[in-house]
Amino acid sequence: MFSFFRKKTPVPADPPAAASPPPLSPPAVAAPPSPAPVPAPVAAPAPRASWLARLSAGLKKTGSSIAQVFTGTQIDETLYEELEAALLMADAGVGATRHLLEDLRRRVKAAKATDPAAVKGLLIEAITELLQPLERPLQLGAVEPTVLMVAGVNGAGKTTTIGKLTRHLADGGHKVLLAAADTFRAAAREQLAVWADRAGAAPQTDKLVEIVSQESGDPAAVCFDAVKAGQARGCAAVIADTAGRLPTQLHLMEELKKIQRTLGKAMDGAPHEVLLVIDGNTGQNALSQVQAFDAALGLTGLVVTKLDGTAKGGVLAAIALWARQRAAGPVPVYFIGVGEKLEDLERFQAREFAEALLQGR
Ligand SMILES: Nc1nc2c(ncn2[C@@H]2O[C@H](COP(=O)(O)OP(=O)(O)OP(=O)(O)O)[C@@H](O)[C@H]2O)c(=O)[nH]1
Repeated sequence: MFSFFRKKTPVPADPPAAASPPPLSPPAVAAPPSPAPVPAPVAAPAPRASWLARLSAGLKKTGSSIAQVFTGTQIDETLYEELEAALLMADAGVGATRHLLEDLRRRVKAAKATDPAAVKGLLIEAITELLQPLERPLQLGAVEPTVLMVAGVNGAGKTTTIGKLTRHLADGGHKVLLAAADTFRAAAREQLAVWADRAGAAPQTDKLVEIVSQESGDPAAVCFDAVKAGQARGCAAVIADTAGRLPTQLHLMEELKKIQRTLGKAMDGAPHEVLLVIDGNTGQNALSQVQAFDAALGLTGLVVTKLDGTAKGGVLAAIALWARQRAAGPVPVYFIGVGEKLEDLERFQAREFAEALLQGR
């Protein structure tokens, strides 16, 4: 089994944009032998600090209004009212906002907190506890190839995320086969090929990334071929990039289900991961997407993109509250995307996210 860990060295990637913040320490892939339990992810101190700074900067738009609430000197009803408004503005949703406020009042009482700064610390605890069940690393390699199917609405960041994941896998020496299952849009196939090239661009990752695509035709057939090719070529992972679609486009959702079934026919147990990529900017809409895609496919994980510069980072709290009642248990957020470059993908960690969320001022 292998799971995604932080890398010790930065990935040689695209040239950074002129005004972009310092690069994150990206997640990396390690390969602890099965069946030993996968050790807890280890963080190298220096890269962690820069990553946190980056996440904080990214979530500043969300955090500033929440952090603002704690600049006063008193803990009174006004503080709670302002906090309620700030959480709703951050798209935490009515349910999660109510949950957090009730939890916070309990904590304030128990801790006998007397100043707003202490309340802010308690809110970080409350958010961390709510988000904790979403924190679980993506583990691959129990079977070879591990087949991942990636879905989401148009423009959510599927292809970009696949490019980032592929780079991390290839950097770890794992062979990856990409299935371009958007057979109708030539640009989508080309985009995936560009990411595949970039992901395999470093000398040590050369030839580790291949792509199966087909002009027009049946996306399920492309996926079937990709799994068979992945098996024949000894790939560690096969990743199917599906075309963007809205959950209301029922025929396209049926197509997605067919892809899922076909992957299962190509290999027992496949797809081993069904990932939904959601755009963090879409706020409450992202929750509706998670619910709808989950009902259709039974999701095994989420990737939340574009958390750099969003005012709606609170939606993770709404997803966490929903996940509590999910019959199959909470669906983990494996990664968060905080930029457009290959290294801008991080493993989701509840406490860090909660802290970053409240750091904005
Ligand atoms: N700022 C930012 N932009 C991102 C992130 N992830 C993806 N993007 C950008 O979002 C846009 C859409 O990304 P794609 O990867 O093409 O999205 P997609 O879901 O594959 O799109 P379709 O195939 O059209 O459905 C691109 O401009 C990406 O660069 C992120 O974490 N942060």
